[in-house]
Amino acid sequence: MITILNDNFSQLNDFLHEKSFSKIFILVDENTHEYCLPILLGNMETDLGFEILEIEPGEEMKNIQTANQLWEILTEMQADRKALIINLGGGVITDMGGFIASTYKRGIQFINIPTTLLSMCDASIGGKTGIDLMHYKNMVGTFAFPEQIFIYPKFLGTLPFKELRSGFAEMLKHGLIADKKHWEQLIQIHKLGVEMVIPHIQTSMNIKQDVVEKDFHESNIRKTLNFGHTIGHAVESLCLQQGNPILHGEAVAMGMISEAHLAYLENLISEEDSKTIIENIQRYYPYLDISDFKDEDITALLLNDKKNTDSKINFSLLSGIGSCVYDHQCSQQNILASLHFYRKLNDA
Ligand SMILES: NC(=O)c1ccc[n+]([C@@H]2O[C@H](COP(=O)([O-])OP(=O)(O)OC[C@H]3O[C@@H](n4cnc5c(N)ncnc54)[C@H](O)[C@@H]3O)[C@@H](O)[C@H]2O)c1
Ligand SMILES: O=C(O)C(=O)C[C@@H](O)[C@H](O)[C@H](O)COP(=O)(O)O
Ligand SMILES: [Zn+2]
Repeated sequence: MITILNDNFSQLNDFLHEKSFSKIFILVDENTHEYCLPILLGNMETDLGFEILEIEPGEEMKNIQTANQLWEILTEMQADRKALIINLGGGVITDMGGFIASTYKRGIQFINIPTTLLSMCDASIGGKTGIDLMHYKNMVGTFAFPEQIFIYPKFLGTLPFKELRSGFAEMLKHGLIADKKHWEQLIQIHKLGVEMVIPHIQTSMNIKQDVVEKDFHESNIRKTLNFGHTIGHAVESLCLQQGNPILHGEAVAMGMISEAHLAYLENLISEEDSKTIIENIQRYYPYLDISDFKDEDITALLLNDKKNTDSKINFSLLSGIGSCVYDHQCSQQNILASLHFYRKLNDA
């Protein structure tokens, strides 16, 4: 269940009173410790003891070493099966915290309190948890629902602009795959800012929630949420491997541009629609230089995408603005042409 918190966090307090947890562990990173934890602790009313688990910020932390440290700390602190983990942070915290909670002692309860735009609209919802393996994104994880998701949009007040823009990419994705009106409202925003995006959070969350309710384990329609991620994840992984990580939403924006062109090459959308999509995404995101990455390196990662079957790359591609197909296999020639197209955008 998703709840928009009021200013005294009464719904969170009701939840904590109604349930009988043994102890609370609050997972934060350095930034959410500084900016969000004081707000949470200032409003949280509970007789239960709590411990703070802190990690460094960033995608580089979303790995087995960090998971191992967290499992060890939970063990040393004798967290039992009635302990609750509160994930207070962005997608790294909700992915990682959900993963350690859903595996520790074969699963303890957790709630998500997302603090980035990306985690409010996307990562905290839907129960995909996980960590990266080597530089491959989200290769190890679980499907595990949080007990509750509590949204407090005012957390966005301290979020850096680049992070806000990163989350906006997933909102654009939600419009593109499922709701043309949402897309059209989002692209009315000329200057991205917290006040401009807050009115659209609920719609974006609902789109994600609706898709997940139809297909939790990603057997069919949930794959549409992966639009832009087949190429986007490959590029994000290569940047991570180089020790030069980019933000997830930046990779998704790049992926959506290439994959919009790919949809046109595969005759799924008109040239006009592909241009509209690409030009609008370009208004928000600076060009991402992928000139260092060879086609073979990108293709090798595409071949390990989680949506693949029988060694075939399955894309989720737009079939219009507001609709998306999945399990679409493209010609190798068109895949390479879509990457070439992206590289050439820098010359235009
Ligand atoms: N499970 C899913 O369905 C899903 C969906 C989308 C993305 N993801 C994953 O989410 C991750 C990206 O999430 P993200 O963009 O939230 O990144 P993030 O968790 O790294 O947070 C971004 C940055 O903002 C800081 N921050 C967070 N909240 C803040 C606040 N209120 N004020 C100031 N600083 C704040 C963090 O410390 C971090 O430096 C990726 O690993 C991606 O793969 C998962
Ligand atoms: O919830 C989903 O399903 C998504 O695909 C949402 C994506 O935005 C998100 O990045 C997700 O973590 C990607 O999942 P993966 O299975 O491709 O790792
Ligand atoms: Zn994503």
